[in-house]
Amino acid sequence: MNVLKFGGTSVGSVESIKQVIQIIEDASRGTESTEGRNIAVVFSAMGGVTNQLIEIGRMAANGSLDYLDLVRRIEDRHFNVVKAFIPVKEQSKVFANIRGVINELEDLLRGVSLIRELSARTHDLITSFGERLSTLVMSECIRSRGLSARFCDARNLIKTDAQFGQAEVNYPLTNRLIRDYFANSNSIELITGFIGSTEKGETTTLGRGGSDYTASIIGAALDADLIEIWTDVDGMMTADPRKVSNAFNIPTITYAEAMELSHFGAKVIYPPSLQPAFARNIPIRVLNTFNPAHPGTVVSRNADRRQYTITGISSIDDVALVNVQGSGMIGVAGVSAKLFGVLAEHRISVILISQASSEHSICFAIDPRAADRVKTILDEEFAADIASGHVDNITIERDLSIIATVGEGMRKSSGIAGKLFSVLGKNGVNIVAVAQGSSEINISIVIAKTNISKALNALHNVFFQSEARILNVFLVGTGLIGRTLLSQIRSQFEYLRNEKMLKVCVVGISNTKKMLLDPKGIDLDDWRERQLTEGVTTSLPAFVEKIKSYNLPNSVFIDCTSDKDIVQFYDSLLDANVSVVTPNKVANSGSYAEYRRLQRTALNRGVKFLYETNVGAGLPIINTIQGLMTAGDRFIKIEAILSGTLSYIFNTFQSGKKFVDVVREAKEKGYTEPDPREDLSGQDVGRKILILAREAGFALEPTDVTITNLLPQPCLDAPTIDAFFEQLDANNAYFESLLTEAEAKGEKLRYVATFENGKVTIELRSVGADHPFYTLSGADNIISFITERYKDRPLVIKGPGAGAEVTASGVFADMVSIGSYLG
Ligand SMILES: NC(=O)C1=CN([C@@H]2O[C@H](COP(=O)(O)OP(=O)(O)OC[C@H]3O[C@@H](n4cnc5c(N)ncnc54)[C@H](OP(=O)(O)O)[C@@H]3O)[C@@H](O)[C@H]2O)C=CC1
Ligand SMILES: N[C@@H](CC=O)C(=O)O
Ligand code: NA
Repeated sequence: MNVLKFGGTSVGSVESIKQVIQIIEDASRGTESTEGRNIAVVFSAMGGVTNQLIEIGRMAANGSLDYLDLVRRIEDRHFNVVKAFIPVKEQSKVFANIRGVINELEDLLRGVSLIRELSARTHDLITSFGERLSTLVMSECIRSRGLSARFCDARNLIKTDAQFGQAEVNYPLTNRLIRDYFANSNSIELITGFIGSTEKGETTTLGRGGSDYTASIIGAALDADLIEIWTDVDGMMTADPRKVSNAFNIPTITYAEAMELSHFGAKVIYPPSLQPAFARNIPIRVLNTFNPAHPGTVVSRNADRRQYTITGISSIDDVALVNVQGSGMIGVAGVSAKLFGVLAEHRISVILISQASSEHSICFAIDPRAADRVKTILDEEFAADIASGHVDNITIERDLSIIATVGEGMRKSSGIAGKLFSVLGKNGVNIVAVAQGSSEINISIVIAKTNISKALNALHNVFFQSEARILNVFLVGTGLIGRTLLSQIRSQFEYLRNEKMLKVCVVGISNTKKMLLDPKGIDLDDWRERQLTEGVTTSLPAFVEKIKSYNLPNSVFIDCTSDKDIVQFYDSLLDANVSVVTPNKVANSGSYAEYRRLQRTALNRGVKFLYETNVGAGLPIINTIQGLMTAGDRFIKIEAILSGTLSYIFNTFQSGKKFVDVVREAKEKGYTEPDPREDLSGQDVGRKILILAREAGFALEPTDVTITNLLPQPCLDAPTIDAFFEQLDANNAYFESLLTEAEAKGEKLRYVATFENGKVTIELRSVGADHPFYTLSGADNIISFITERYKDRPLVIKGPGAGAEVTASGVFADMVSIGSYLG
């Protein structure tokens, strides 16, 4: 015997009822793969009808006749189902049956409106009409399909006490009645959910999850093989799919897990009402009426072996936390008895409790709607303790949420709490309270409500690791480096997702003109068109505000500009747990205090501030210094060629070539700064060597850097970049003289930065063939470190130090390393 139960949405419309009838037919006749079997089917009221009946009762009790209209609407809905499924010539008989039930309801309501009183007993009787009508209509529809089916009013089977609204079942009597009724059943049994009756015959209802409860009571009494709960989702999910788009179906789950998950918000089934079935070890399958081929979720005593340590994550969006604390509570027995005793007396349900072992405070979560009442109750109960100073004032914190990670796999398995706290910490989610039952299958945390979506997504991402970790990227600057980075992300997307389990989701893109933001992610095939058509006028403060208000997990801000103003946002972004990656040197080459501040904020927040491409583009220079420093090495001297542009110029500039043309080539090849004067004036190199010295542990200020400028004054003074190029042309003789002088000595021009004895110098030198810097080619950089450990022979890094591809790939590597760190 199988018991099937269909919820309100399943019997809510003509379309859905078509599905339900098909499912019932298949179940009773058997499909190709299964044999037909006896079935009992329990129905809820048509979706929305129970609420309408409650409203109708209230209206009648208030003396308003508006209820008549609502009654008509309920009647019409049931009539419409009849019209859709039952042949015309049979309809009038069924209409009459429905009318009969509706008449009974109307008589009852007339009585209520006369006496203007709605008792709990009458309320139950009124709401019982929902299931009685839906089941009546469903029976007629099923019979008209030629199936043998019997309507059963559950009030004849389920016997309860007289606690109206939430009646207690008299199991011995109920079980006997059910078994007797089914003993001579030879057709499909169609049963009203939710309702029962007292021994005196008064109608009662079974409370929350009522129709599930009916199915469970019947299944347990008959020792059913399976109970199928047909609803409108594909079984239970690892998280609420409205909040976590990557949530997926849980194929099997234990009763205990289902209980914990549903307590914390997963509303698919209400396990307490399935207790009778659990007790008899009857499996329950949760299925989707609208997608019947999906296997759904089986709830049973033992779940299948799992790939993941946790089974699901659920949440309660809105809770209030009550805190009772005081020195007088330490070591005093009975405080909690008094506290929870008085709460129980007032029927206040406590969702979560946490008490530190110091016994100095107890906090517990409740429904925020009860918060004011709880405060009054406790102030009164503890008045004497508060007056004597044993208990401090009782405080209530609002706007909080609870997240619960649930799973049998968590039991006796270490590292789960560590992972949970670590991922929330890195994402800046503050944990207000924690509770873990000793069953170890649920860790619950209380957090600010504003962080609920971020926390759920971050946790889901880290605990269900077969899916790629998501990195949410916000990019400013779509010039040479920015757009090259986007195309690298696009071409590496699949590789990162499949091989590195990292899903890079570009959420924001901005240049000086337009900014485009889409929390669902921007497709990198047509980002440029979308930016133009859908983007809005750029405002950096607004862009940064969006990043913060989206509050997405694993957020990274990438600055691919050379803008000076943008860096003012870094600190507040890091402080909001957004990592920052940048090739822009401005932030790290300003005041030393600012440089340190960014480092500290990142460290305090557990996020990353990465800028490998500040020096030598993609060459591993900053990482190398940081590695040496971490390992305790000490820097003595740094000597380097740090400008790809100048390197290229001096490697390419020869007699017969004009200097201005070589500079133009460098710009076209993507080596120069947006304004090439930054390179030729030595400013760019100045910034780089300053950053290297700082990384090497020296607290240098920009004023400690002495730069020998290469450019004649008119070049520097030129009002535009074009005018600057004209001036370069006009000063060709000066540059040729530099070249001729070096060539005459058989030497090459090199722009060398040196850091030694706390001082930085940058100058144009001509070096001979014996010098290690002589043999550079292209836009190569070379950096030579002399340290305590690399004293006799320096550590040298050499290679292309400018260009779009190498720079963007350095930014890319920083970005990916954040993905690995956050995961
Ligand atoms: N080229 C190289 O080899 C290397 C470059 N770098 C650094 O990379 C950075 C980018 O260089 P590159 O791509 O060549 O520069 P580009 O001039 O090509 O691009 C700069 C981009 O930044 C945008 N931008 C500038 N200011 C703002 C602002 N306030 N708000 C929004 N967007 C802004 C520009 O917008 P718009 O398009 O509207 O003008 C443009 O898209 C620089 O800091 C440079 O020092 C570092 C290492 C090597
Ligand atoms: N303009 C720079 C690019 C890298 O920072 C250079 O030429 O080195
Ligand atoms: Na680098």
